[in-house]
Amino acid sequence: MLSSFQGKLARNGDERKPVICIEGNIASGKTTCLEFFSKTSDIEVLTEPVAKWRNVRGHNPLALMYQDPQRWGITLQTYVQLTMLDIHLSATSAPFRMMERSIFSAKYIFVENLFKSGKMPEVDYAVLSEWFDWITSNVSIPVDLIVYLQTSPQVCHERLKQRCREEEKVIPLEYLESIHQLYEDWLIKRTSFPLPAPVLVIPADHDLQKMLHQYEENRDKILAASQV
Ligand SMILES: Nc1ncnc2c1ncn2[C@@H]1O[C@H](COP(=O)(O)OP(=O)(O)O)[C@@H](O)[C@H]1O
Ligand SMILES: Cc1cn([C@H]2C[C@H](O)[C@@H](COP(=O)(O)O)O2)c(=O)[nH]c1=O
Repeated sequence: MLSSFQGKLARNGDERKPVICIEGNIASGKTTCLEFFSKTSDIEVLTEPVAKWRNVRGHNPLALMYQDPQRWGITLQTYVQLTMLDIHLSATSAPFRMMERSIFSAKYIFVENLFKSGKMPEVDYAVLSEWFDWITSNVSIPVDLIVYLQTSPQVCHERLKQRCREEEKVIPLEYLESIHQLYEDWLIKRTSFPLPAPVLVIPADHDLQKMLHQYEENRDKILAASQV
């Protein structure tokens, strides 16, 4: 249920809890990072709803987008925007909430990539942008900290091949390079789009053991920095 808070629609009745978004390229290790933090009782972890993107009423918009982005990019991205908004607005019980990506990266990274690479018609980009602008102007979507898992596209390509998600078998290294560049422009150079929150960068090319060690080392910093 939504109510009005400071002129924007907001979730009704909930105490405001710190929100941490884990951002990074495809197969950078976001889910693995969330799995690590899910073992902590005071953090509620919300993974990306990829299962929904692979099956909406028997259709697979993720696969369709990779097969024909010109035709199906808007279909997938409209649904991603809706499902991300739904997660941002969902109720929280734990003191902290950690979510995989955000409505912001869906727009600033993936929609932008489709448009910039000439794979999304201008009219589709305009309609998605109108929706995004309306949502972010009228709905309260607080984010308190972005944790950026900074990887090289080559490492992500290796991990992606190892994960072997059927829809993603067509992804070339160049696609991951474009996504990487958009992330760097947004979160490191800060030249493309507004930041919804401060950014903590964690280098994430390392092996799993070192990554888990880094997460443990950064735990207190992450929770402290996200406190509103
Ligand atoms: N530090 C790491 N070193 C090697 N492989 C990793 C590492 N982190 C994750 N992986 C593996 O890489 C693949 C992608 O990781 P995942 O956490 O699913 O990434 P994301 O959620 O960012 O797409 C998975 O097969 C996972 O087991
Ligand atoms: C947010 C978002 C994601 N996608 C695609 C990119 C990947 O193929 C999957 C997500 O997988 P990851 O391992 O969690 O990175 O979904 C997309 O096409 N558009 C989007 O906005």
